[in-house]
Amino acid sequence: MKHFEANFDGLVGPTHNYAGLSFGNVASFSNASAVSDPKSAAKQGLKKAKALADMGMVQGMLAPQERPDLHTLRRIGFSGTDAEILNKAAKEAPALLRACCSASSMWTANAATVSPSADTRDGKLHFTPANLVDKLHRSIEPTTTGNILAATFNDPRYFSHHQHLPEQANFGDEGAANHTRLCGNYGDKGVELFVYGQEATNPAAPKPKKYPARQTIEASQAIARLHGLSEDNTVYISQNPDVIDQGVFHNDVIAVGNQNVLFYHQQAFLNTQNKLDEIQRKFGRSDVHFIEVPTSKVSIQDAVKTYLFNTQIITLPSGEMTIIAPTNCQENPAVFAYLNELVTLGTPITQVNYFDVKQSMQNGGGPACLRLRVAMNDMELAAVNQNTLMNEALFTRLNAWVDTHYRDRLSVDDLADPQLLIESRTALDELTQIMKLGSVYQFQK
Ligand SMILES: N=C(N)NCCC[C@H](NC(=O)CCC(=O)O)C(=O)O
Repeated sequence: MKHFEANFDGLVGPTHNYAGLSFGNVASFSNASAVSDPKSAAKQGLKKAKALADMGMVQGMLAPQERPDLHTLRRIGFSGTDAEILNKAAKEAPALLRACCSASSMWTANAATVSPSADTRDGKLHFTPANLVDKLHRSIEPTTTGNILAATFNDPRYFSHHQHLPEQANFGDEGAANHTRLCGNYGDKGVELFVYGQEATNPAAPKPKKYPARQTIEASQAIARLHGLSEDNTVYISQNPDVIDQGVFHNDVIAVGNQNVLFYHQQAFLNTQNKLDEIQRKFGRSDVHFIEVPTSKVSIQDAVKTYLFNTQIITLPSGEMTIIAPTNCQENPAVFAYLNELVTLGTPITQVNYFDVKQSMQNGGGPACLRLRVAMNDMELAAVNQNTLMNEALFTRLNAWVDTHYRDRLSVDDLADPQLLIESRTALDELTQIMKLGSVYQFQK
């Protein structure tokens, strides 16, 4: 049986816009009210996904969410026809309308936490959608995320889907953005690393002062229980609160792992050496590579600006590892010099491939934010909804679909346009047919 890591990228939705919704995410705040280009955003994402498929990787796509979210607007008291609701919300509560229009589900690293069957007690692949309670616009994602994941991984013999955690700050959960897994071969039992920003029930524990810590240890522990992980294959690591206060709102902005490689910034964690020792002990192999990037080579500010750590480290069919980096890393001399040096250090990483995902980057989402990793075997892959898997035909079809339905210019003022709602629903209805997802959206029920 073959084992590998598949990446499921979020398809950028038709309402992709810059609304400045994420306090603590520097790019989101600094691009607030810029004009977006949803068509280019979707195409940039598709191009990256197709390139990985062309490299021989298993690559899937996850459908976007229904936005504007009329269901939430009704739930919070707006009434009338769809057009009346949009109009009233735009006048009376523009911030709420913006939250209900975000295409933020594109960052599927936040869709869920995934534990592969090699790690779980019952030998199934487990998914728990993230509740994303720290941000209003993201807290309305988990139910539909669960529907989309269930329609994509739709065979209960192999896949176990859990409900998202209770929607309360003690259980703040941001999914795979704060989770990584080290392993030998993908089918071996791995070590799952859960990185958290605060301990909700321990006020004495370190936490950031300026920006929110979006992930709690209580949430991480709950996920490990739900997924049936054992203590000897889980490690909980505290994020360094000082870097959260400098814009590192998720661990995947400062660290990324793949197989026997952990690539992280010197300032990423608290008690770093103890934690590395624990990982080494639980990993049980001597060939683990801890690649620590010192502040003297890359500052936190440069890491946040370029997303050096929001790169994907993938293992190619040849066994070599390559980094999938945003072009922003090429444009920063310190980071570019570091990446050029990295491939000469004798670690498993031997190449870097750059992709332009600037439409997403301007909202704080790099290549790694755009993907959900699912380590699996070929039997599990055969049980996945095959219409979600990237290939020449799906790439052509989705590009044509984007060309038909997406705008190339969207400002925050356009969000109340009833025509945008119609365009978005028409597009998503067609998408559920292309990807054979069934009725995953409220407007289809
Ligand atoms: N690092 C990972 N895994 N994901 C990145 C998520 C970016 C997202 N940005 C936003 O939601 C901005 C939306 C706006 O401002 O319009 C967020 O902060 O949750």
